Amino acid sequence: MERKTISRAVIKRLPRYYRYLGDLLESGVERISSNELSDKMQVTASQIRQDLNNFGGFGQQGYGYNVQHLHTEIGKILGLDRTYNMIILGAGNLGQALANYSKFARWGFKVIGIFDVDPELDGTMVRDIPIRMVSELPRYLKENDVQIAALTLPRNQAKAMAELVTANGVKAIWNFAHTDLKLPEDVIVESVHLSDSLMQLSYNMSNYKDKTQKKSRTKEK
Ligand SMILES: NC(=O)c1ccc[n+]([C@@H]2O[C@H](COP(=O)([O-])OP(=O)(O)OC[C@H]3O[C@@H](n4cnc5c(N)ncnc54)[C@H](O)[C@@H]3O)[C@@H](O)[C@H]2O)c1
Repeated sequence: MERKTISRAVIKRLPRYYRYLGDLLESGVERISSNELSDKMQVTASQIRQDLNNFGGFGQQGYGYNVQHLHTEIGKILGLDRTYNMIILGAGNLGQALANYSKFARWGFKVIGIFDVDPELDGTMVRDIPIRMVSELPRYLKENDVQIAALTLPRNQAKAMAELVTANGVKAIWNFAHTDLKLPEDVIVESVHLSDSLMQLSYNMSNYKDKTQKKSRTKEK
């Protein structure tokens, strides 16, 4: 099937569809209508139909969606039909928390190495992975097929470390350091800022307060 260009907004919603469908599969649900999916996900049924039509629909009139099929197809679109080897650079609070989260492997993201510069951490095990020193990194990258490097190190180290791993063949950076990275065009960078989500939460809270205040003022009149 020839694929048309999909908007970034649709792509951003796909992981959520994927998660919900995965949960449905786990609870033994084999098919679902767009209305049922809409109730569960709090997204309009027409939005769901529109989103999924981008990929040829996957739905059948009067039947709804085959959950397994839809889950597999969205997984393919998201590139989850393969596995990725990932290393973590910076074995502090965040780096170790990521390494300890076993579910990434279920989605195909396998943490195979963790690196730091602190000699006190050398050889410490995080799950079944030993923390190695950054000095071993170039050799490690020659001997292991690594697709993704997660940066959980101080921001002033991010650029140099990103350049080091990309010069050694890594083509994707999952960047948690609060800095924008300019890397060669063929390197994919995805930056994560938990604080953005927290600010969104605070915006929604203040907005909600404004709304309820407005409502009570109208009632008083
Ligand atoms: N994006 C987000 O949402 C988010 C959330 C929390 C923290 N952070 C950022 O993530 C980073 C890590 O946070 P943390 O709380 O785990 O800090 P931390 O101090 O606990 O850990 C940082 C680790 O990086 C190591 N390190 C320093 N230079 C290095 C290098 N060149 N190569 C490899 N390792 C190196 C340090 O020795 C330390 O172990 C910080 O930059 C922080 O601002 C981002």
